[in-house]
Amino acid sequence: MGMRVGGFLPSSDRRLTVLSGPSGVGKSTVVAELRRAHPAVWLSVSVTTRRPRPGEVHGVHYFFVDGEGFDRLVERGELLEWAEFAGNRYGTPRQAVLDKLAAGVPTLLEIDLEGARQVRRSMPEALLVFLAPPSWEELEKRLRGRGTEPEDVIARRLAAGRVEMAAEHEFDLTLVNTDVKDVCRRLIALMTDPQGVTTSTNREV
Ligand SMILES: Nc1nc2c(ncn2[C@@H]2O[C@H](COP(=O)(O)OP(=O)(O)O)[C@@H](O)[C@H]2O)c(=O)[nH]1
Ligand SMILES: Nc1ncnc2c1ncn2[C@@H]1O[C@H](COP(=O)(O)OP(=O)(O)O)[C@@H](O)[C@H]1O
Repeated sequence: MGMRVGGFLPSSDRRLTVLSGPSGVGKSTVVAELRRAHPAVWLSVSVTTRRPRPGEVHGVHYFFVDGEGFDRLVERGELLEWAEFAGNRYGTPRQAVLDKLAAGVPTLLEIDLEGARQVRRSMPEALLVFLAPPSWEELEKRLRGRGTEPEDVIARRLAAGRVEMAAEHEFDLTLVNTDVKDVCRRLIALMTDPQGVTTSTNREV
């Protein structure tokens, strides 16, 4: 993969954007802020076998299914990509994404590293954005501070986080999540203004 410098892709091809990063970095927070402040961007709703957290709504944050339901989607080829993460499976419903892209709607997938790699292979024109924490210590603090997982699950997510952090160079660019609104502004600029990519380096602070 490696870094790609923009400027040689038609703008419509950039409308699919992938946001990945270690657990606890703030992906869900960024997505919630986009949903609130930038309704013109369509956020893909993933399917997962994970149990809902308090406040998570079926069809809004995820489609919550059991293992058999997930198997069926895989067998029917209805997922654009899917991966196992910390003991649960997650996938992107294919048709909804293709419909939005066909309609020219800027589309964002918030998915894990394995999923990002699959999208890179199947849709090489997608823009892959890595969300990084200001520091490793801050990442641990955010993950523990969220208080939604027991310590063994946190440990699994931190282990996965180390792997994700080591893959940052596979992404087209990095946004450091110091300020959520600032990250959203930059993301929107990238998704709606193709020139934004040509002027971005693969590390933005
Ligand atoms: N491959 C893939 N990963 C996903 C999908 N949806 C969510 N994820 C990722 O699964 C991981 C765990 O998500 P989640 O359980 O919601 O925890 P959180 O990201 O720590 O809040 C995160 O890295 C998500 O980006 C999907 O459709 N496909
Ligand atoms: N820029 C930020 N500064 C401080 N705390 C943040 C920031 N972004 C997110 N958080 C907090 O960090 C924790 C993890 O964020 P979350 O969005 O759940 O991460 P992810 O979806 O990447 O696992 C939450 O408690 C959230 O409120």
